[in-house]
Amino acid sequence: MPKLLPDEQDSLSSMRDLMNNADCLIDQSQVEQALDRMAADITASLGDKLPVFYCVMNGGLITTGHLLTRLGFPLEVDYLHATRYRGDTRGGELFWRVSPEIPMAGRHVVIVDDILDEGTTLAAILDYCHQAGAASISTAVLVDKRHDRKAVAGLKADYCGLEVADRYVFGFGMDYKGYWRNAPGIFAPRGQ
Ligand SMILES: O=P(O)(O)OC[C@H]1O[C@H](OP(=O)(O)OP(=O)(O)O)[C@H](O)[C@@H]1O
Ligand code: HPA
Repeated sequence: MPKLLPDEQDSLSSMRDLMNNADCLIDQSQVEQALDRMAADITASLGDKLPVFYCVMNGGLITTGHLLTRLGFPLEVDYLHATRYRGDTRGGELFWRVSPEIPMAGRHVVIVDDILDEGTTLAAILDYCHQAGAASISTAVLVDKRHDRKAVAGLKADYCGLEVADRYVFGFGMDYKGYWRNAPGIFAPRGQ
């Protein structure tokens, strides 16, 4: 097998170190229970509405997949990609990479993402959904970060699995500099 380039080897070592030294804030079974609760609430509200679920890529990928397999009613799935962290641990300007394909007009829309942090991303997506003429708009996030820096005061998701402390977190879709979206729980670098 070809060897890694030196900078790839550095990334491999530093990402292994990161995980070896991370604090597990929420373990996999707590995440699974939170997803069960979200699925039950979503089913009760939207189970007879033929909703369209829009995954916010990339972070929303894992939450969307786990949530959708818990929903036993007819629904459609699409995605959009709006990003503002782009491999960094601090957010910048929001950049729309991909707009959704399934028209939102007249539909019951559910936006699914991994995290509501400052809320700039969710607020912009909500504006988009309103302008697109959705019949109703619901938001579902796996975690809401606890702090008072929300872009819109009091911004909350309609369905929220868990709250996390005000630390940069990774796992279950959330990345640390592009890595560890695959971690099966929610982690934070130790000391940060
Ligand atoms: O509430 P906010 O402070 O706006 O942050 C939340 C957003 O940030 C992350 O996406 P990111 O911009 O990292 O894009 P990515 O998922 O493609 O990595 C995350 O997946 C949310 O979409
Ligand atoms: O804490 C975070 N972790 C990963 N991605 C994020 N996007 C916003 N906040 C975060």
